[in-house]
Amino acid sequence: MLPERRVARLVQDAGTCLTTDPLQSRKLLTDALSISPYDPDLWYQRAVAHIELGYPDLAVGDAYRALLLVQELLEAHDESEFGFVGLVAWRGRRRQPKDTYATYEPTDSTGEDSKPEDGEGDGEDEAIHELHDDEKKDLRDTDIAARKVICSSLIEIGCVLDAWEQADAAIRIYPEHDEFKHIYKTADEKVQAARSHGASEHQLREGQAKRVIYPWNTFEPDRTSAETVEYLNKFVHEASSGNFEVKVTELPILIPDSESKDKLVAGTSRQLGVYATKDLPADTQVFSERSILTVNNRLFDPLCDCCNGSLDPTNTISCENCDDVVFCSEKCKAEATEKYHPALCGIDIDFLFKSAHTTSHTVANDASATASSSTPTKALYSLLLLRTLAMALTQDVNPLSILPVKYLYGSSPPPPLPALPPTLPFTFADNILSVFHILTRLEVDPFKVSLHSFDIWHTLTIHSKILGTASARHNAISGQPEVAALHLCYSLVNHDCEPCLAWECQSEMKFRTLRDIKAGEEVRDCYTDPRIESWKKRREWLMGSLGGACRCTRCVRESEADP
Ligand SMILES: C[S@@+](CC[C@H](N)C(=O)[O-])C[C@H]1O[C@@H](n2cnc3c(N)ncnc32)[C@H](O)[C@@H]1O
Repeated sequence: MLPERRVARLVQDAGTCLTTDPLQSRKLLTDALSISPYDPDLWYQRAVAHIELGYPDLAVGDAYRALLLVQELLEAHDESEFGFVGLVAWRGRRRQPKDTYATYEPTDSTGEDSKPEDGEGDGEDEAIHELHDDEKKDLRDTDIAARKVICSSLIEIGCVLDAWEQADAAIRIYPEHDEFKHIYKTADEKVQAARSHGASEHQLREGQAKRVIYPWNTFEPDRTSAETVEYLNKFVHEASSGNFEVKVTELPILIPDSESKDKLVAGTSRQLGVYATKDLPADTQVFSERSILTVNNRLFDPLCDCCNGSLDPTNTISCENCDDVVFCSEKCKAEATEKYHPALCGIDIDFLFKSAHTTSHTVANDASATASSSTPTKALYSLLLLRTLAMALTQDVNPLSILPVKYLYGSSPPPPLPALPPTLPFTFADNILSVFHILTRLEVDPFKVSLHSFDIWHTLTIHSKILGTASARHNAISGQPEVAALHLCYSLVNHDCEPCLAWECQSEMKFRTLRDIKAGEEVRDCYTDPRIESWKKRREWLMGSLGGACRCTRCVRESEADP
């Protein structure tokens, strides 16, 4: 079947099952996009399927791509990057007669279908004429529809200030469209209401997406299977010199607001935890793990780009092709060259460092007491995402299948109703705009290539894993986070506000025992600073990494004594 006919048919079938089976509709549209990634209507249609599925965050990502492509197609005659191919594919699909493509399904072997019919399938040889007025109108309609999806989805997620700005911009372009005025009014009311309750600029931009393992995510391992546990134990055994083992454990289900007792869910979720295999005396180093999934914000002393270890200024090793990075040893340089640096070599990523500096100031200021928290600030997350994508590109694998990302905890199955599902902090700037910016810098086609490896659902999945498992080290003088890292074995250790382990991360993540530990006991560290006395403050800080309000023995005890 001709590609444009196949696409037209997939789109029609996707429309037919949109409300009855939105998952299938999404699949059909993804198949259509695999064939025709520069057709803005397909991205818009998939945004609608994502709304039906209850993923407004993914809808924003698709609708945003529809917007970008509309511009590309409108400028196709100016040799835009994707516009020429997009326009040919868009015209080809629209030319398919609806009454035939929906019912006619020739087999590829007859060859009949591969002959272009009059006026179709001319592909890239087709001359690109000026767009006809009706074509311009249709593209404008897609633009309008995509903008509506972006504005209303941002409101639904809770990014009300971004929704307000997007609606404001749309009114300027389409003053005759009353719907944008309506959306603007809704967003404005929400912004004003939140401001009157003292919401900060940041809070007005941060919403909550669903924190889920997407139904189509085939990369996620069965974390609690005997096979996975056995596989992980090889790494844990090595990192802990046989002191620890991974086991399946039951953890209480945590929900965002556990202050009102009637909302507490009695259930537990099956997860992994780390246990002592032998008696371990107090004040002993019992674990050491190296990772190359590390980042530093280049703000303070220069650190090794690969392991984040400190550098001997008289003996640093740099990359021959770019002077942006330095390594502490030939070993680190070789590992960087093999695993991630080629994708980043010579690429200007200063915009991420700038953002890391600005944002880390804000976060550090309102939480100076957490200088020894193990939770990185959001600013370092984009850098971890960048390193993950660079590893995937250099190694030519899907980012969700690289180590340690594949085995990092990101989300649990949703708790039974009426409890709310876990959520993921979401901002338009970090989770959509910055991702497209990163992809562009990495020279990844944000339509064709990103569809199967770097789509918004991939990056949100990575984001949830980073949020759940990343560690951070803070500068001793300023208290600001300067490095962050993802470690496979470290990530398997659960949290307690009265931990039996203390972590320390230089070029390696190390654990020291804080007291005697008995063989068979679960070992836990503290994901925030255990010196924070207020249980409310600790809970607030732990919300992102735990995915809900902490219910460890100390938090429950202190919250009952001083509610
Ligand atoms: C760094 S991972 C820890 C390992 C994880 N249990 C696993 O299966 O890989 C963090 C996640 O573990 C769970 N978790 C850790 N400590 C917990 C605790 N004290 N209570 C409930 N859940 C906890 C939360 O779901 C959190 O998001």
